[in-house]
Amino acid sequence: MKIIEAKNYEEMSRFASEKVQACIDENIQPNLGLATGSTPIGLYKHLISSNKKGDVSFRNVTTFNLDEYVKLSETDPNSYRYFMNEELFNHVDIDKNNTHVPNGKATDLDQECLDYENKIREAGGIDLQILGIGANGHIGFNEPGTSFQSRTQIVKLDEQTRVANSRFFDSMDDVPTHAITTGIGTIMDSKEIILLISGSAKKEAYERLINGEVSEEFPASVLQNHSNCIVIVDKESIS
Ligand SMILES: O=P(O)(O)OC[C@H]1O[C@](O)(CO)[C@@H](O)[C@@H]1O
Repeated sequence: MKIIEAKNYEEMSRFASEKVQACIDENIQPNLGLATGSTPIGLYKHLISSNKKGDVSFRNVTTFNLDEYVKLSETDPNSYRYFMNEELFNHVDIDKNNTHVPNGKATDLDQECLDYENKIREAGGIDLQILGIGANGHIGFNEPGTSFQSRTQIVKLDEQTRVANSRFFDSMDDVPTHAITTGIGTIMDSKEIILLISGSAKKEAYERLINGEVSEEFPASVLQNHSNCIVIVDKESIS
């Protein structure tokens, strides 16, 4: 795991966007794994601006998002499909048919998980996966205790995760209890991974990531076993 210390959120986002653009340049049909949450918003702003300037094109890019809430439709402003449309896809030259987010409204959710996993495999796998981290070490929605071998599946969200994400909902009752997430095994199959860590709320998670043991009790620790993983962390997350 290589660590890059950025002086602030802006620099972290710029470094990440340079890596994404390099991946797009190096691959004829790049497959990007994308994340939601507050952390990658700055990265997406940089990519939009580079696209507008003509420095990068998404015409040949296919994307796969990590996760989606169960029961939220894509028109729900709290769904991750809606988030991705608003924060990136609506503003760049990507073909929306090439953007994939698990369908949290699928009637057969188990089948949706299998289909999503197959779609990634048939596309040739993820070239570059962007990740954020939960305060409890989750990646995607893989909560502590998830098997490192897991593939795309339905998961029950930790109370800590629901509370953290309740800031986007009208009330705690509205925060979904379950989500579809690509598995830790799925994430680890990515050729390259960039983990973004920002803000003082992530200090303990960063500390545990770099100094703690590799354990399913702290899902992000698995990244220590990946041969091509870069952590870009801003000053606020460093104790
Ligand atoms: O960037 P944030 O908003 O702190 O979220 C961290 C992580 O939590 C999730 O949003 C899921 O709760 C992940 O997708 C994300 O990586």
